[in-house]
Amino acid sequence: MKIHGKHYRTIWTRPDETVEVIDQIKLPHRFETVVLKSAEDCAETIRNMTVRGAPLIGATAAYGVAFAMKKDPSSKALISALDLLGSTRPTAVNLKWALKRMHDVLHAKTHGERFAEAWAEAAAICDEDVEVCRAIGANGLKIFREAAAKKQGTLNVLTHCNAGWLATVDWGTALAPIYMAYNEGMDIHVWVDETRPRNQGASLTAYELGSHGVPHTIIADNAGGHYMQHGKVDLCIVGTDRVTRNGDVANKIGTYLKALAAKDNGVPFYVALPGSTLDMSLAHGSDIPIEERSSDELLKMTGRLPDGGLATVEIAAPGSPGANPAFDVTPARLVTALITERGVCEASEAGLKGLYPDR
Ligand SMILES: CSC[C@@H](O)[C@@H](O)C(=O)COP(=O)(O)O
Repeated sequence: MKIHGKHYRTIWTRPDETVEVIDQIKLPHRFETVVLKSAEDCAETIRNMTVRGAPLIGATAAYGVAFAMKKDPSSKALISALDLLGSTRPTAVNLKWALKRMHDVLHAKTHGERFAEAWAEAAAICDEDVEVCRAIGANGLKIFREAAAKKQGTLNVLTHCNAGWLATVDWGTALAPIYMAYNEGMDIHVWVDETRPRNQGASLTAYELGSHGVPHTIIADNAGGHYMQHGKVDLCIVGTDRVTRNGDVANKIGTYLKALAAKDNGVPFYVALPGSTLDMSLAHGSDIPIEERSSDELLKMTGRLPDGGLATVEIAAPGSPGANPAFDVTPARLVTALITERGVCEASEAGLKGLYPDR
């Protein structure tokens, strides 16, 4: 997508065989990039959320494996890189998916072949992610068109967290249909949940939509139900970090509450995902490991000062402890449909098997 008129992916290679990523901790205040040169760089970048979003975490980890193979192409080094990168964030299954794919390609290769093969495979993961997200967008667009045809005026869409191009390599998952609808001239407006505690909605989704010109309004996380009750939300669409065999959906904390409010108000609730987010090995969402992050993310906030500088301030009662689960699970029964690169299906084992008989 474009920033200041220039097309960017979220991750790209440089001629000196390093990798550059957009620093998502600095957004929306500053557009800066970070150069990654090692598996350790990639692991830290994922852990501290310089890059985040399920598909982008997987893509970054793939380059981490490639860096490890450049330094030491032994099988021992391969296993230790997979362990290092695999331990960074537990919930998004795209990380495990990408690391397994790297392992499957590399384990039978000679030491001399490993770096080149790893670099090419990481690039393939990135290129495929772009096409997969484009296909998710096209499949979601059909749903948006149907919804728009049923009403007069603006189509109001609510989204939670950031499942846009910043969370993927390009396009995004939940935001891809929004971009496509906007690009074809649809009268569309997006309610952007701020997404406490890290504010991925207010910081990243709003930044993306604003850069592209898509009309949007940031709302407090607690406001979505109110707008649904007042007929101001035509559909919800979110991304996901892991979908289990029965169609349960892990996504950013607060997604579940939006799905409950949507059900109560008869608002369709869609989840957009690439096949790399599917975990058919788990029967239920309750089996998904939920990342617990530092309570500092909840008890402090970083923002822009009037002079443009950044400052972190404490916002809670001094001494009060905080708890910070980063994701929750939305049961399949609250999901209207899953939107994938292969089409749209019911959030159920039968629905998923219909689209992914190979999984
Ligand atoms: C296409 S991204 C889908 C999800 O990864 C996204 O909704 C999300 O929850 C991101 O969480 P984050 O903690 O910012 O990595």
